This record gives sequence, C-alpha cells and structure tokens, in this order.
Amino acid sequence: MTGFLASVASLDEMEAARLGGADIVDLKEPARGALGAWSHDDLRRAVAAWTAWRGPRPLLSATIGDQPMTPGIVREAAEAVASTGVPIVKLGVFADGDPLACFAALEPLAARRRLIAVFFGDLAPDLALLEHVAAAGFHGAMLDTADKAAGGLRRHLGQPELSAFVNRARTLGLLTGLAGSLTIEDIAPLASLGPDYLGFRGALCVGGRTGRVDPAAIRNVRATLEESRRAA
Ligand SMILES: O=C[C@H](O)COP(=O)(O)O
Repeated sequence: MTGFLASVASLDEMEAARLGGADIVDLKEPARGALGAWSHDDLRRAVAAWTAWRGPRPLLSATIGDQPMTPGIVREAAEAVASTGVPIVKLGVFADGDPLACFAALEPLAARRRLIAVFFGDLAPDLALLEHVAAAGFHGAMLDTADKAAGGLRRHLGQPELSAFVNRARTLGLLTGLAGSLTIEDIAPLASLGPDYLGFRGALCVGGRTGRVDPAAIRNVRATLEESRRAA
C-alpha cells in the first residue's frame, strides 16, 4: 500500500495535511529550494503541535535544507534538525562533494533518528550509493527532483529506472519514496511500482509549490491514491 507524503510550509498547512489524510507530514520551506528547511524554532513548534495531536496521527519528517555534500556541514545541519525533536530527517544527495563521507559522518545520528536520503532524478542519481546509505543505518531513500522548473520525476527517469530504484532500496531494507513535481496523472503508474509512499507539494497548492496548500487538492491526491490501491 503506497502512502501519501505531503510537504507543508506552515503550521496551518500541517493541520490541513493531517485532516486531508496524509500519512507523512513533511516540514519543508519550498521557497528555500528543493529541500528548503524550516527554522529551528518553527520546527520545535511543529513538533509540539504534532505531539498534541490525538488519535491516529501521520508521521512527521523535516528537511535540512539544500546543503553541499560536505560531511561536517551535512552532519551539523542534520543534528540541528534532529535536536528539535523531529522524528524523521530528510537530507539531499546532491551531485557535488563526497556523499560516502557524508553517509559515514551521519552514522551516529542514524543510530538514534530515522534518516532518509533524498536522491534527485534530474541529477543522474547513482544507484550504487544505495548500498552505502543502507550500510550507514539510514531508514529510507527517496527520489525527488532538484530543479522544479525542469519537469517532473517521470520526465527524467523511465519506469525501468524508477522500478530499479524502488526494488534496490527495498532489497536493502530501506523505506522507499518517489516525488518530484508529481501530478494526479503520475499516481497510478508510480503506485504500480510499489514504493512505500509518493510525495507531493506542487500538486497540493494553489499558485505553484511556493503558493498555499489547498485542502481540496489534498483530498484529490488522497482519493486518487486510494483508487490506485483498489485497482492494484
Ligand atoms: O518530498 C516531496 C516534495 O516536497 C515534492 O515537492 P514537489 O511536488 O513540489 O516536487
């Protein structure tokens, strides 16, 4: 069953994502980049709001910002986000720098917090790195896109490549996610690959991904995902 990750930019949007049935509420500031980060104070407020939710509640994740692949920088940013109490921390695997040294530097944090490595479909992702992500103790891996003006994930990678990513990550015991300017039309073909979740921001918004979340669009994505589950 493929879940629904909704990226949100405010506490109000966080609540809208919960009410709309998101399985993962992902704290992200889209105006600051593909993995734009919330301020640490706002992350603390979000964790407090999430903790106060009663009944079944979605998981909570947050991004660390678009950081260079430099071990000290990535580790410091990830530790700082984790210190706010966010249970799942997402960080990008960009094309520059030293990804292996970054994964190794994050091993201690991965032992006490769920980390997700975000690869980018438009930056020639290296699937061989998945093995190192798993070896460092990461919880999951996902594919997204870095350049939001350059088309959605399926423009950059075909079904065979996407399927290879999902299968390889799953074989390594990683939670798997797919995102990147996804639209309603992408849901059925991507859900058929069996990722653990699909991630959305732009499709949930009025006025593009830096606009505001529209509750009707959230419900539409949720309903379409459920339809694709029934059809599977
Ligand atoms: O993690 C998921 C992303 O926030 C997706 O954002 P996007 O749909 O605007 O590419």
